[in-house]
Amino acid sequence: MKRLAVKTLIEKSVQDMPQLSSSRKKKRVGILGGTFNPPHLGHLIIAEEVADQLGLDKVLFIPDSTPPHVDHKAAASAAKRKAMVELSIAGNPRFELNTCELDRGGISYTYDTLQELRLRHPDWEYYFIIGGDMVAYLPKWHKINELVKLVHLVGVARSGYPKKSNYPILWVDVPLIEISSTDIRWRIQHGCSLKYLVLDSVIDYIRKEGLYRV
Ligand SMILES: Nc1ncnc2c1ncn2[C@@H]1O[C@H](COP(=O)(O)OP(=O)(O)OP(=O)(O)O)[C@@H](O)[C@H]1O
Ligand SMILES: O=C(O)c1ccc[n+]([C@@H]2O[C@H](COP(=O)([O-])O)[C@@H](O)[C@H]2O)c1
Repeated sequence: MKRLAVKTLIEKSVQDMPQLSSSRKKKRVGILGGTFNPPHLGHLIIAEEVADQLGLDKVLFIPDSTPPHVDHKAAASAAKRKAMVELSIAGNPRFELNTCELDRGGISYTYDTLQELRLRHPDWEYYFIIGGDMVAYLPKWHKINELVKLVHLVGVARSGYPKKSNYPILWVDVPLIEISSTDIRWRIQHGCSLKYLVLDSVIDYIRKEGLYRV
């Protein structure tokens, strides 16, 4: 979708959700929540592209504590995932680490995170970025019907997943990026290169800490 079409869509989506203010003075804040196990260039590219196309003031990277509906056993520790996110976003003034889910602990429901953020920053307008693989699970999300009143859901296509949902999703056109944390972990276990898939600083960190070797 071209930039102008996205702009029109977003203004319409704001009008359709009166509970979200349409004031242009509000800060537009993107959120990329994830396990980041590990963070890869796919995360950075989609966050930058969405920020650019939607004119976001910043994007919060929010590593989860315990992700809902996912087997977390193979995950690096919270401290290490946080450290890798910090390395990944370093140098991008629009990107910010937010540790509210790690600080809260327990299962990281997005609804709870949005309630917390809105309490702290009632004047921000929130855009929650999700990859196409997550969209099919939205009906199972905690308090999803209330959540969609608090945020704009921004969808980014992921290969093999349809761009379809009964929920209001603003699809942003980003080049399909076939990088996943699952593939990165597989590569580490099979001695394959991570170059151009993960930032060099994160590759160094993974090596230094001996992460994801079985
Ligand atoms: N290459 C990608 N293209 C589009 N969206 C992505 C991509 N990689 C991750 N995302 C999205 O970023 C968010 C956080 O992703 P997450 O940290 O779970 O990474 P992942 O690569 O999906 O991990 P895993 O392979 O372990 O499931 C999710 O909404 C996910 O759909
Ligand atoms: O709130 C929920 O019920 C919910 C269910 C599944 C995923 N999420 C959030 O969606 C984001 C991406 O999830 P994941 O599993 O791909 O890392 C992350 O921030 C999760 O907390 C949230």
